[in-house]
Amino acid sequence: MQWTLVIPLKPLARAKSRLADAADDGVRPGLALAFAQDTVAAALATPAVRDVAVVTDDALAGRELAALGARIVPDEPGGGLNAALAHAAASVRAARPDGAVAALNADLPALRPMELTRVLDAAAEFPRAFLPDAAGIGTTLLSAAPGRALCPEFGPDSRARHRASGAVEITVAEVDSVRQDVDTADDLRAALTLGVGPRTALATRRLPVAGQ
Ligand SMILES: Nc1nc2c(ncn2[C@@H]2O[C@H](COP(=O)(O)OP(=O)(O)OP(=O)(O)O)[C@@H](O)[C@H]2O)c(=O)[nH]1
Ligand SMILES: C=C(OP(=O)(O)O)C(=O)O
Repeated sequence: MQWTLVIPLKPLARAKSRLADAADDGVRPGLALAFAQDTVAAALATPAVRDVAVVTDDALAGRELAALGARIVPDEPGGGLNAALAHAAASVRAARPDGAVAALNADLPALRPMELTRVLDAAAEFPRAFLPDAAGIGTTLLSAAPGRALCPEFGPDSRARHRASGAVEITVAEVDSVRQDVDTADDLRAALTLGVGPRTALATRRLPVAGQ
């Protein structure tokens, strides 16, 4: 099965507020962009991924991610994360009604194509499926098979909410890089231990959290 991934990204100036103790206001927008660039690059390098649509209103991020090969969908609803994802999924389905779609977080800087392949192969078995984040509370990927609506319920306790919505939890092993989203300094340390992509490595090299 070939997938279209939908990746949401809020304006960089407001992104990653929970990283404030690891990176100051002047640094966080660049970090959020680097995470998104490494996420999009790894997604586009995954054979099961046909294309990537990033839903964002950030002009700089839009230019940089389009340069990597992503399609940019304006965040027209302006109604928060789930509205943005539903809008982008509808735009994808308008172009390809029979396509498989998955929402993927933009903050997976350690993402590895082989591991994303394993998750998408597992997701392909179900009408809707999701992968819990490394903390076990949230979600990093939510999939919808052809003909199924995405019905995203990201946000606080999204693992429980996606399960309650009828999506099947993906339990495949050795997919840490797909689960390791970066919200806090501890998350960033964990991602650096897994091994991050080149833009995040560069953007974090002078941060105390990187141990330098
Ligand atoms: N397009 C779009 N993306 C969003 C919106 N809200 C959040 N996102 C993205 O959804 C993912 C999870 O968002 P959050 O956890 O709310 O925000 P964050 O920037 O990752 O972190 P915090 O500021 O610490 O909450 C990130 O990739 C965000 O950039 C929105 O309103 N529109
Ligand atoms: C929005 C979510 O991600 P984050 O952990 O980045 O808040 C989520 O897990 O549903």
